[in-house]
Amino acid sequence: MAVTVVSGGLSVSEGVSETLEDVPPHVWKGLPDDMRLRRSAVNPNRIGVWAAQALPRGKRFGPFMGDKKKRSQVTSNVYMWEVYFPARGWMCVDATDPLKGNWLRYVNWARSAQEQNLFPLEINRAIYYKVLRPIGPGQELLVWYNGEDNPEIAAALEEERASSLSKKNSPRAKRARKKLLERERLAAVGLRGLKSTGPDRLRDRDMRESEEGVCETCVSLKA
Ligand SMILES: C[S@+](CC[C@H](N)C(=O)[O-])C[C@H]1O[C@@H](n2cnc3c(N)ncnc32)[C@H](O)[C@@H]1O
Repeated sequence: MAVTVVSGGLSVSEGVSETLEDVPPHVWKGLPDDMRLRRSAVNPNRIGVWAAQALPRGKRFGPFMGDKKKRSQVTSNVYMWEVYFPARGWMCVDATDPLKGNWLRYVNWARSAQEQNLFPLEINRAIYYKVLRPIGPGQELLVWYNGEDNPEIAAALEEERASSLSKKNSPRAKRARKKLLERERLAAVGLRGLKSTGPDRLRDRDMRESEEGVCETCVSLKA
């Protein structure tokens, strides 16, 4: 693989063959046990991700890691996802530099809806890949989006929404919400003589995180 230095990082030149030797150690380390990296069948210049075991429909992987950049800073869209942040607008998670990405960077684009077996979804402004139809051992993982007009994807997104909603209404989420509200109420009326200590603050943060995690599942990608 030929590499060009881009703002201190490595960038794969398009059209140049990537080899297994180019895969950084952290990617090998993070690769799940049931996955293999080897030459892609859909793009001979690329490495692809292959299932070593059956992967059931609905299994989710991620998040897709990369450099967070503005669109204007991205030089190639092959390894980037755009995500909308209400306060900042569209931002990109760019894994062009292999050192910045994780193993999901090596999942290639399906050439047709028929060979697509993963679809991307956005949860709390991070991109995950979810298994659209069961993947057998020895099959290459291939992602594609074609929006909610595909009935299979529409059904999978609906399932994701329903599961997020049921997590939001789970006893655990309700307890966390109740505790957080109580804490905030006490703080507001000045009944807490002491300032939050480190662990206290961490607990508050944990509650907020679990709130965000269960409350806000967004599955919108640009059509
Ligand atoms: C990371 S994905 C492709 C993955 C695969 N590794 C590949 O190289 O073929 C990049 C593609 O998704 C498109 N894309 C990025 N953000 C998107 C979004 N929010 N909605 C829909 N498509 C998006 C990009 O334009 C680009 O074509």
